[in-house]
Amino acid sequence: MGALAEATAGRLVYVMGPSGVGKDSLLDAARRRHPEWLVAHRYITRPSSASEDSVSLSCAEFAWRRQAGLFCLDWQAHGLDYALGLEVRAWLERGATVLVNGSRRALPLAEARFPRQLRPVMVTARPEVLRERLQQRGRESREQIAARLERHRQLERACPGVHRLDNSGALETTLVALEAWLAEECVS
Ligand SMILES: Nc1ncnc2c1ncn2[C@@H]1O[C@H](COP(=O)(O)OP(=O)(O)O)[C@@H](O)[C@H]1O
Ligand SMILES: O=P(O)(O)OC[C@H]1O[C@H](OP(=O)(O)OP(=O)(O)O)[C@H](O)[C@@H]1O
Repeated sequence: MGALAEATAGRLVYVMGPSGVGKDSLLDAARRRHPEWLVAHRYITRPSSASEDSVSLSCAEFAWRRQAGLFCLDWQAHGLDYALGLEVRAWLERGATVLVNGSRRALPLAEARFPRQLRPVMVTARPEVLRERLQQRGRESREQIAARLERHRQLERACPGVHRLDNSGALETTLVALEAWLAEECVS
């Protein structure tokens, strides 16, 4: 039996939060600290960028894979298509802890698809911090940044009751809080 197979059940740590809050940064830091945590890449219909670990697909490629049943979860946002691949189910079946950058709006679908494994968590930051980080990242145009901030205003009260991690401060502090939350869940 491999190390993963010894675990009793996999869990899907579904990391949500407004654009620019630091989800990809947190996942990247988590992966570097924890080789045993599997960060699922997303399939997205936008060019790859240095700030995230995703697989870039054309709209035709995405549509083909979707109808072929190669995704375990997919959603739309910001005029783009996003998906998680079937590999996530295989990893969970082996008992792995899988982390992903998820959508607040797609949370009900994720809960329906992964009723036993889903562990939703919301990353937050103060509004002025969000704006500054989006500008500093430089992936989106000024108009796209405004649209993302507006989407956040609409979704601000989404997902009540979900565990929250404040990333207004240092990323390391947020990572330690994530580690503590997941460790606590293992013993409770
Ligand atoms: N705790 C932090 N302190 C300072 N900068 C951060 C922190 N977390 C993320 N960032 C920066 O903010 C920007 C947006 O982070 P990113 O991880 O791309 O956010 P998201 O995936 O939530 O949209 C990036 O430039 C990143 O380096
Ligand atoms: O429903 P929402 O919670 O608003 O999420 C919408 C989308 O935004 C994020 O992706 P993306 O990488 O495009 O954006 P971000 O990293 O800037 O948040 C997230 O993974 C969702 O796909």
